[in-house]
Amino acid sequence: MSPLLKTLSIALIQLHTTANKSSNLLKVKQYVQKALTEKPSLDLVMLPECFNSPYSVTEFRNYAENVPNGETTKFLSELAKEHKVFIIGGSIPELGLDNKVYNTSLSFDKTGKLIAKHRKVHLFDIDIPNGITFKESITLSGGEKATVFDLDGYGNVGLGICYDIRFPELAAIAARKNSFAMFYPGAFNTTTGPLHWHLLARARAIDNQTYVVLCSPARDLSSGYHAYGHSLIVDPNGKIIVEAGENEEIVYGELDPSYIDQIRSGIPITTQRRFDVYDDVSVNAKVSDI
Ligand SMILES: O=C(O)CCC(=O)C(=O)O
Repeated sequence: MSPLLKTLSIALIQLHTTANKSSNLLKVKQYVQKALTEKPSLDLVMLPECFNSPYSVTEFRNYAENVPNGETTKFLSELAKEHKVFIIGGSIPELGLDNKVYNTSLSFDKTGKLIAKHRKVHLFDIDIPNGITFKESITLSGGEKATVFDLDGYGNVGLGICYDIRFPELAAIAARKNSFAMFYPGAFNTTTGPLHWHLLARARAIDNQTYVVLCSPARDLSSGYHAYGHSLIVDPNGKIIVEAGENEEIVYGELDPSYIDQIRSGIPITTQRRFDVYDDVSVNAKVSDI
């Protein structure tokens, strides 16, 4: 039986972020209202990576907040409660009790309860000649756990942030723990986006025969970091079912349980795994309990 218990209607909110946190939060509120006006039956909205701050190693600490007592946690919780909708809250810079800064994603149920907290595990440290150099580890610390959680009434989902998608283990752990989808808030760029964004999303979907959902900021060529855009949903057969362009946009999609069953019965890799030959990565995984 499909790990997704009933159809989940979702919206991905691809928006510009600015240096002004209050106006970023106001924009999120307006877009969530717009999504629910356009589609009142919506179950879940998803936001992009770093939706309340610039995506910049020199700025993360300046914008970092405590979780769960910071402004943005409270804001998202109230928004979820007001609209009775799940929120996969992109990511924000979090100031930990250890005084380290993390790139952290918070998810809320329809009552506004915080149901998951994922700290980006794999930091985005790359150096492509004539392409892009970025080193999150200058100011960020990496999380220590995979994240799998229950969307009450629908089943389990997994979550990673952006560069985490390059490491198939997190999605495999989530799938072994009976998840029907993997959510990745992500801000790829104009160098690696065209090369790998779609391929990675489709690969993780095919590996696990689950839905894969990516939500990016809109592209802003006047900012210091040029996000790729192209928020998308991939189905369990690896097909992109909906995709945004580069500008501000909401895209909608339905995650259908019967389609997971259909794909898994046609190509039954989900039951053909040979854990007698290789280990099940989920067995000893450290999984977040918030
Ligand atoms: O993996 C990539 O190419 C981009 C990753 C990224 O932008 C991020 O982790 O924020």
